[in-house]
Amino acid sequence: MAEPVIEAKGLGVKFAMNRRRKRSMREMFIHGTKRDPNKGETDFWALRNVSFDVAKGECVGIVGKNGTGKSTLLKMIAGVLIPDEGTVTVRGKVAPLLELRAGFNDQLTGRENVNLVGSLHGMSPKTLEEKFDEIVDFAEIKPGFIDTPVRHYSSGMKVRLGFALISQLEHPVMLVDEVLAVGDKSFRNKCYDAIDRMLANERTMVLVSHSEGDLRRFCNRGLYVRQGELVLDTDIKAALEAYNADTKAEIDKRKKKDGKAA
Ligand SMILES: Nc1ncnc2c1ncn2[C@@H]1O[C@H](COP(=O)(O)OP(=O)(O)OP(=O)(O)O)[C@@H](O)[C@H]1O
Repeated sequence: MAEPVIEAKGLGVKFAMNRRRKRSMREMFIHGTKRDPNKGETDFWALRNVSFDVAKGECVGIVGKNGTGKSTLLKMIAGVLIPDEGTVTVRGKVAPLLELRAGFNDQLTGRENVNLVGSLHGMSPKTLEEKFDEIVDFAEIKPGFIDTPVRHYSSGMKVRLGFALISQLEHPVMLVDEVLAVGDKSFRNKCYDAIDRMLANERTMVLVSHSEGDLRRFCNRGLYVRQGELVLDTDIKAALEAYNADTKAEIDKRKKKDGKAA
């Protein structure tokens, strides 16, 4: 049997709730500048004990409430976040469409970003030159804007350019986080066609989305993540049904509580 393209074993990651909190001079004097006296007390596991395999050509949707660890899981697969427990093996290069903007730098122009991010993902100068007009066309960026710093772009423009660039990569694994929700309707249709083409090409995709339509359209499998735990690994229909049933139960419970309080 072929080896899985993505293999996650006992993945876990914890964060510190107060990571940004500044320490007082007194704390630094008592504990030194290196050791954080709050460490341990405020760490929480954003994800834990997550194991699954993804085979070549599968499209897996990750479903779950806000803040349950979906994006965190995608970041670990992408290799931008190192797990505190377990391992994730990805066989093949990854085209990541995470956090909406493909890692663009606001101070650089659209052209500079396309060239920089494209080359960071392994596109040669020749490929970038050949594909450049196609990328700008796909993203529907008006000619003057491509030489303007992306801080002046609308959020939709940034996402469109990011998608146009990353979708040119021929990497075997695609990670997509909520990108489809941002574009307008006509752009979304273009993205659907682009993703269909990529999936027809035996690529593997992991998609995080709150859109049931998008998940049902592309995914054959669903992982349901609840409070940092992988509670179901099944077909996408069953994963969505379980998630919807939990959501309904939660809403009913809240209504009942509100009714009692009134
Ligand atoms: N860098 C970080 N530092 C501290 N906490 C973090 C960090 N990144 C994520 N978290 C926390 O980890 C948990 C999971 O976040 P994550 O973004 O993975 O959720 P999500 O399921 O993708 O949510 P959403 O549907 O809202 O996008 C949340 O409680 C979040 O606040």
